[in-house]
Amino acid sequence: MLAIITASIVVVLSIIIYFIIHDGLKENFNVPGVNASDPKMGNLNDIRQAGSLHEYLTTLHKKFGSIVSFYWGKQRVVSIASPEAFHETRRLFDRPVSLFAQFEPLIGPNSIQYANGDIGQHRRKNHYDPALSTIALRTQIFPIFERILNERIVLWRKNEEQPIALHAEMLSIAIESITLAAFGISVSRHEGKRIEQAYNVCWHEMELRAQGHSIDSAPTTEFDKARSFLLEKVKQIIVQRRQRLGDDHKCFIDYLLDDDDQCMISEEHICDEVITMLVGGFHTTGNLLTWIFYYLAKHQNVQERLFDELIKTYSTKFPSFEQIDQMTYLTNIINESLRLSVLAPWAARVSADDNISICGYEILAGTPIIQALGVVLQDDQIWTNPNEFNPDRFDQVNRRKLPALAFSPFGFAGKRICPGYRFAQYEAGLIVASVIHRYKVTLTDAKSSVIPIHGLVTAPKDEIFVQFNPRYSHFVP
Ligand code: HEM
Repeated sequence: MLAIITASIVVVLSIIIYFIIHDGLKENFNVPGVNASDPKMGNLNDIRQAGSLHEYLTTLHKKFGSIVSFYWGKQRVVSIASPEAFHETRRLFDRPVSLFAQFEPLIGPNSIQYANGDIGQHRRKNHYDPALSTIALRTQIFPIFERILNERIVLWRKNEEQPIALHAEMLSIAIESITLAAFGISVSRHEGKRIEQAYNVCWHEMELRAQGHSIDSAPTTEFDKARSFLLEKVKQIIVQRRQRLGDDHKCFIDYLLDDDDQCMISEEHICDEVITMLVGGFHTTGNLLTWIFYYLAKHQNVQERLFDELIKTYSTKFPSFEQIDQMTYLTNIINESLRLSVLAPWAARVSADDNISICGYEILAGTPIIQALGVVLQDDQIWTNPNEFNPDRFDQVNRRKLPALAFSPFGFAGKRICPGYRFAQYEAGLIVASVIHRYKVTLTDAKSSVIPIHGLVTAPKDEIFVQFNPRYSHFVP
């Protein structure tokens, strides 16, 4: 009898020890950080209270250093925020799907956002990278930017000196640009506005869910309506493009349709990728342009220095693709706007199969690793007076002093940097140069200051009103 009792105790103890060890193993990285403040939500409520993940991470990293851990729901995650820590994740391609799950109802499960391993790499190589290569940009996409800008200039001329709703205007230029460049389809201003409104409804709801609001409830009716509208638009785009296939230069959607013809991808897959490209391509550049013009309007001295560079470089209607590259001050302004606005505050990676060492800690395979790009972009150990708008920090001499990866607004790891980075840079370069060449941009209320809302992309909280005042002394065709 005693033997049976002893054996039972040993079995029970072994089971308990087994679970302790295994649970212990899961938590077996002594990365400094915080415990979950709620068993189900983890620290999601704290993130919400901080205002955004970016602001939460800023506080955590200030307290704990370059590597911290916290709970995303029930899952323990780590966040890294130094060029050295970034370096240790530079080979990782895979993304932790769970951190982006809240965006799936809009972009769909087949979006590149969720594609890892060989499949993800294949899709980057065959669909995204060729459609957004330098050559595609120079020969096909840049002329599209010129065409859209031409139409806008006519409109601005008609309404000179009227206040312009900057954010709305830039988002609408960005929507027209991505639909024509990536899908070969023109949308009217009115249609562009409806796309933007539907996107806003969906995106707002998903950003809230990403911070733990109504996490288990089904999408709202408003969300469903807006998503159906976008899906309908996307289906129309696909039909229109199929009819015109071969007419034009090859654009992003044609790479997908080619694979479809060989039965390699489904219709749903194409829809998901088109929505991903539409959203990825416009809210980023629309907000970047908004921030650049806002900073230029606030810093008239920078605007005038840029104007000098522009008139020294070209006197034609638009600068050429090559002239955009030559204008270093213009490039510095774009870079500084990307930095100061923390346009895309974070990216994330996972090492699916192997543990990985970061800052001397062993991070278990499968642990989501947030790359706090925005925290590094505002780190006062790297950038002097990080809250100041100062394009000169990107001049040649200063740039050389920056640690590698300190400036990574488009991500950096595993050859999965944002595929649209050149698209964004040339679109911004051309539009900013062309506007400042013709107009002095001022805020209608010079004292106003703008509150940034940091989500997956950083947008201004309220509309910003500006005036485009013609530079009459200077004739531009
Ligand atoms: C100012 C503009 C932009 C910023 C700051 C930005 C930033 C980023 C970042 C940080 C990532 C994640 C990269 C990573 O995981 O390492 C990303 C991914 C992505 N971006 Fe952008 N982006 C911008 C513009 C664009 C544009 C113009 C497009 C399309 C034309 C685009 C399409 C995408 C796509 C499709 C992905 C996912 C790629 C993948 O999963 O492999 N982005 N972007």
